[in-house]
Amino acid sequence: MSATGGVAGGGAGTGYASIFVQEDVSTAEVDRLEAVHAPLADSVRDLVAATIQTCVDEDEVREVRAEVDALVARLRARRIDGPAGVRYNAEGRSWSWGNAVVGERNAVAPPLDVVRDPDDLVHAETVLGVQYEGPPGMVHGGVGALLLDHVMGVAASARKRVTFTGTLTMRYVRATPLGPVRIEARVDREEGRKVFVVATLADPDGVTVEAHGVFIVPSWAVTDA
Ligand SMILES: CCCCCCCC(=O)SCCNC(=O)CCNC(=O)[C@H](O)C(C)(C)COP(=O)(O)OP(=O)(O)OC[C@H]1O[C@@H](n2cnc3c(N)ncnc32)[C@H](O)[C@@H]1OP(=O)(O)O
Repeated sequence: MSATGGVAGGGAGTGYASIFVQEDVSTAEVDRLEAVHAPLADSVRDLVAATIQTCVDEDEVREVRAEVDALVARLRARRIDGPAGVRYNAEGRSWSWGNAVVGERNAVAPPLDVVRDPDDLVHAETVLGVQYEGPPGMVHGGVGALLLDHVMGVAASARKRVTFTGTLTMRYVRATPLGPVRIEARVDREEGRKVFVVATLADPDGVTVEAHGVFIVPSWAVTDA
């Protein structure tokens, strides 16, 4: 789902109407809040990796678990009811703090900083750690698809239009080792409401996954403008 720069609502029956929410908050305040919360997500990422890799003794594991449970209770003392959704302000700034790929507050997200070049090539780089393992020492195929889907969605969503993933096709050329990866995506062509996107996932030695996708501007998002 894409909502770059503020897209009003979803159509009746889409289930998205309550997800795209306009907030009366300045961009400076959004940036300030992100600067407070993003480091927490970073620390939780470290916690996830440490949970996988730790070799401390069993009593220590039980004690750490109790401390983590206490921290969870502190954070839940005041919280929103459901997902973070996609929010935007009058200045056109949007934020999706829970997004599985780029959510500033989401420790599950790698995270990914997605960049659009002036020529509309969209790219992102990140380092995939032990949390993203599939085959031994290799990136899980679904994780590669997750990252590709998001970056391709950004490519398809140029000029602030909404697009949703319709069909994604992956060709896993060779296994992707855990470590640094780069994703690149660009629009190949458009037919009506269908945006065809091509993309690659690469490690430092070259392309490991090739992807093709059809992203759709949903009928409810079509305007006459
Ligand atoms: C900036 C952040 C980027 C984030 C990127 C993340 C991407 C995501 O994860 S999005 C979430 C995953 N995707 C979804 O949940 C989508 C679920 N599906 C839907 O909402 C709808 O089926 C949707 C929007 C894809 C199409 O609905 P609708 O607008 O009614 O399409 P419809 O009118 O039937 O068809 C329009 C055209 O698209 C084609 N089409 C429809 N569905 C698909 C599909 N799944 N695959 C390929 N083509 C399709 C139709 O054949 C038709 O083509 P033509 O114009 O040639 O006849």
